[in-house]
Amino acid sequence: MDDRDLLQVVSGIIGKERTSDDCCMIKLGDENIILSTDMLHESTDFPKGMTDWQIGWMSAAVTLSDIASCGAVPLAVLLAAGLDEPERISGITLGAKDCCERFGAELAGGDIDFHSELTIVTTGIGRVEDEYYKSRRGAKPGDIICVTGTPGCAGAALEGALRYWKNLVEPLPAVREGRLLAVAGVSSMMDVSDGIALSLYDLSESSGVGFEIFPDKIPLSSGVSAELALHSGGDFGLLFTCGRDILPVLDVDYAEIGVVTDSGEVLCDGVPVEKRGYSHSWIDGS
Ligand SMILES: Nc1ncnc2c1ncn2[C@@H]1O[C@H](COP(=O)(O)OP(=O)(O)OP(=O)(O)O)[C@@H](O)[C@H]1O
Ligand SMILES: Cc1ncc(C[n+]2csc(CCOP(=O)(O)O)c2C)c(N)n1
Ligand SMILES: [Mg+2]
Ligand SMILES: [Mg+2]
Ligand SMILES: [Mg+2]
Repeated sequence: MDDRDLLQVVSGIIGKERTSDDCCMIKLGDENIILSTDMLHESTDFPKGMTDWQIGWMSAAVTLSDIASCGAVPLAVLLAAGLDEPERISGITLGAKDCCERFGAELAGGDIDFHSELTIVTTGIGRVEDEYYKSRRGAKPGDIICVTGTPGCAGAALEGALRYWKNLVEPLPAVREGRLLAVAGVSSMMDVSDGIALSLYDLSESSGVGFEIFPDKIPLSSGVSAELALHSGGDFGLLFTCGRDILPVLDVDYAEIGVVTDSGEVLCDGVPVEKRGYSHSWIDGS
């Protein structure tokens, strides 16, 4: 059993429309408030060798990434720290503050508690006009599907590729790109925090479409395999669909990796893509 299975339970209680996007959207007149929260903890999210500053940076970045994927402008981040050691709070707070400032947000609040394992929850708040709000729900057959960033680099670092260590521990949320893509009129968008494959399945389910991915078109950095690009997480690029008419989008680096189909399947070279990526699991029955 993994977190996606458990999300089905939540979805049965609060509604599918509340669990099928990167963020929650609340309408306020002709503007929208965008909210997202993420929990990270030492054993699964903070690889050995990260500094406390990097832990703070990563915690803010993962949440700013979700805000960016809706086409929103980030406003503020709240950080709740469950600390195993009290002296870690300064490095973590400085890292989160630097990340927020770099991407135009304010580290504006949070909470502090004791916890046996360092656990950080970040909550992001952003705003977006009606016309630019993007969700996982707008992909249409005939659109093309594209990805920004360098998929697989964070995964390569986890396997020991030291040149990609910064990609893993100081991820850069695509805040500028998300906004430019939203204004350009993409049809759907999400971040690829859990890897391209799982993200394609999420997008497929939310939009009720399928994808045909062309493996040769997946952008691979030197030494990064297609396996890592598809199935490892932590890269925080954006996956988006659009009509060809809006391309190119100026000042955004993206790669066209396939087409949207009406089949409901996620295929790569005609074969179903394995539904595997970064997820949290529980042993069945426990
Ligand atoms: N326990 C929960 N209760 C209510 N809503 C939840 C819960 N867990 C997740 N959600 C909502 O479900 C949606 C999908 O969550 P998910 O964690 O898969 O997205 P994400 O944050 O983009 O991914 P990641 O966790 O990889 O950052 C989000 O809108 C999220 O707010
Ligand atoms: C061991 C290890 N594997 C991967 C990563 C990269 N990473 C950081 S946050 C995140 C997804 C969002 O988390 P969540 O789904 O819990 O919200 C991922 C995949 C890491 N830092 N450490
Ligand atoms: Mg996301
Ligand atoms: Mg998230
Ligand atoms: Mg999440």
